[in-house]
Amino acid sequence: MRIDVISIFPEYFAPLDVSLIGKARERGILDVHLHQLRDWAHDVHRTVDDTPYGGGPGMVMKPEPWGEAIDTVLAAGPGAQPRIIVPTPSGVPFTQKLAMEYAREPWLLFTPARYEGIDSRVMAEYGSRMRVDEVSIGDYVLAGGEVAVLVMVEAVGRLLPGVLGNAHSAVDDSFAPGAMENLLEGPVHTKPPEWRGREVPEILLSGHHGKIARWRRDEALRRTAKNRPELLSTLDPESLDKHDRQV
Ligand SMILES: N#Cc1c(-c2ccc3ccn(Cc4ccc(CN5CCOCC5)cc4)c3c2)n[nH]c1N
Repeated sequence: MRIDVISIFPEYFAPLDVSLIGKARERGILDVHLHQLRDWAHDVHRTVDDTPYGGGPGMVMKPEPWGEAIDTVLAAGPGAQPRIIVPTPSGVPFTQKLAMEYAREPWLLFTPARYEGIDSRVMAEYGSRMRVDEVSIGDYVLAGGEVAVLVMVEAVGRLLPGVLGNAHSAVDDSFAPGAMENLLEGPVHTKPPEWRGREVPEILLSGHHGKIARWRRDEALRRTAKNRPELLSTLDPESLDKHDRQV
């Protein structure tokens, strides 16, 4: 997968050199290209913003630098068309389902903005000939889109074949389709068996895989009921057995 990111703060993406994503880049699973938007702002101050038409707070990002930058990236890309992803507080929710959809794309182009966002004519221009998604990572307000891109690249990157070790499969994630779909993970434990007088639940040391799986599902149901009760209504009633209903 190729990923291009256009931003006035490309240094924000240094975290993409480390850990999971960094290793995926070293192994050629991910090919990340960062671009400084100001390289396409040709005035002496390399201006990328201006006052909003119609008034209102803040500044709006000018269309010309974005248009030139996106055209350059498209021309230098691997051919075909990328999926353009625009982080914005006004976007559709970024979900595990959307991450899985993006993980199947050969080329993603992220356009994290600053100020009040990008002149809306830019995405109208590209939306006429390729997929442009306005996406939000949550119901809170950030100062720009860079952090959202880091979130999405990590959520998508970990789903790519070969990125997660064999020991862990994204199939077991919360919100991934399957038996534990839309249930939160329960508690996890490791050695030592006792720590500050707190013992690991006996069942986990029993070696009885069926009972362990039952215990884990019970704990997942309890945690979901406590922290995200609204998710319980999304569970397929068929997937809940008599025991589940007693938890
Ligand atoms: N993904 C994601 C995000 C973002 C996000 C993503 C991209 C950009 C680019 C600029 N910003 C700052 C910004 C803040 C608020 C507003 C709305 N304005 C309306 C008029 O009154 C003032 C406020 C606009 C722009 C961004 C924020 N925030 N939260 C998410 N989940």
